[in-house]
Amino acid sequence: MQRWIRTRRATEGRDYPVSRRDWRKLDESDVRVRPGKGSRPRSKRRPEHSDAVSAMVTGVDRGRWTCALEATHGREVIAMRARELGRTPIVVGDQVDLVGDTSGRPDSLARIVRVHPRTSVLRRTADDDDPYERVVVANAERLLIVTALADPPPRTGFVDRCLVAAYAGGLEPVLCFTKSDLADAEELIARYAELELPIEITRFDQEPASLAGELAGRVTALVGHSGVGKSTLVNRLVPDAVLATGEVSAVGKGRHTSVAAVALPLPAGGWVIDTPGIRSFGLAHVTPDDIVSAFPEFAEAAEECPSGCGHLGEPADPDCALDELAGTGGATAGRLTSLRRLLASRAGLDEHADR
Ligand SMILES: Nc1nc2c(ncn2[C@@H]2O[C@H](COP(=O)(O)OP(=O)(O)OP(=O)(O)O)[C@@H](O)[C@H]2O)c(=O)[nH]1
Ligand SMILES: [Zn+2]
Repeated sequence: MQRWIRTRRATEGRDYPVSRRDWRKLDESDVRVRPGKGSRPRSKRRPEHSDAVSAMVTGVDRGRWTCALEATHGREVIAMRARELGRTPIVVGDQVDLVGDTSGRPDSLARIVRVHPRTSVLRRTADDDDPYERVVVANAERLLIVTALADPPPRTGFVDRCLVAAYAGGLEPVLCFTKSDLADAEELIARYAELELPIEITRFDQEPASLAGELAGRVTALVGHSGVGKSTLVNRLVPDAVLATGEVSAVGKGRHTSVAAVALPLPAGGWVIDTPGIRSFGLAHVTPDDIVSAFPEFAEAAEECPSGCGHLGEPADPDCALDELAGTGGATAGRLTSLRRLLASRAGLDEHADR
């Protein structure tokens, strides 16, 4: 497919990750179909589909993809995967091109004929020993990591693993501490201060206005352990969530909920992508350098490290170059401590590797 279709973004040769909003500005005229050259015979098996329309995948269920048409934010169309795509994985958040019956009428079925290159990927391995990784959500700009301040107590091990998955996949992490009516947030805020990321505090008896502002106009994936109040939050942010998702998501119905992610449109624009099935994050696919590259001040220094350095410092990596950089103390030293906590979390070395 890549040989035939070039998007404007691809031809600009921009660096990963690309802002999702740039992507949303594209319309059909941006998808250029390269004219066939005499030397390259056109294949009947690769139709160009110049009449295709753009959509975002909002749900997946047994070989059928629910897609929201770009042109009419909201109109949902059920689609199958065109034969020519073979077994190309298509997940929630993927930008796709559709042909066929895109009316969205009951019993209509469109065909997904193209999947655009992804700007971010939320990946997980079922377990740290499991070599098989899967993309759970594509193209989310942000990962909202939801954890309760009490009942259940914060699981910092889980939060750290989510942070690793975000940094490794090109998503900007945002922390959301719920149930602030039950406990103080100061200690937890302090633990993550050096990471310099947005932190939202919520409680169910107050409007999550600040959080809603943070999410508006963006595509945000949500992860959180059972009981942290994620469903409560989603229902607040997307008042008609149940209506919009029907039986596919059944937000927060516990263990039997489908593991698939589902994208819900926010009233102020943008999407939240709930991931009801994710209760853990295997990180077998993440390398130490994936994590370090999310910390610009350390990424360059890490190139001086011995090959295979895990950047953990003494005793595992005594020759790690990052120690020298942070040796002067101050903010850099604090950031290195945070970075190393994440590296340890990936390596399964943290005390509470609480998944
Ligand atoms: N005190 C307090 N309780 C809350 C708050 N938010 C949610 N809860 C309660 O916490 C429990 C779990 O909330 P849910 O929204 O179902 O949590 P969840 O994370 O979706 O959990 P699952 O449904 O298991 O996925 C419910 O009894 C809620 O009423 C809050 O801000 N404060
Ligand atoms: Zn190192």
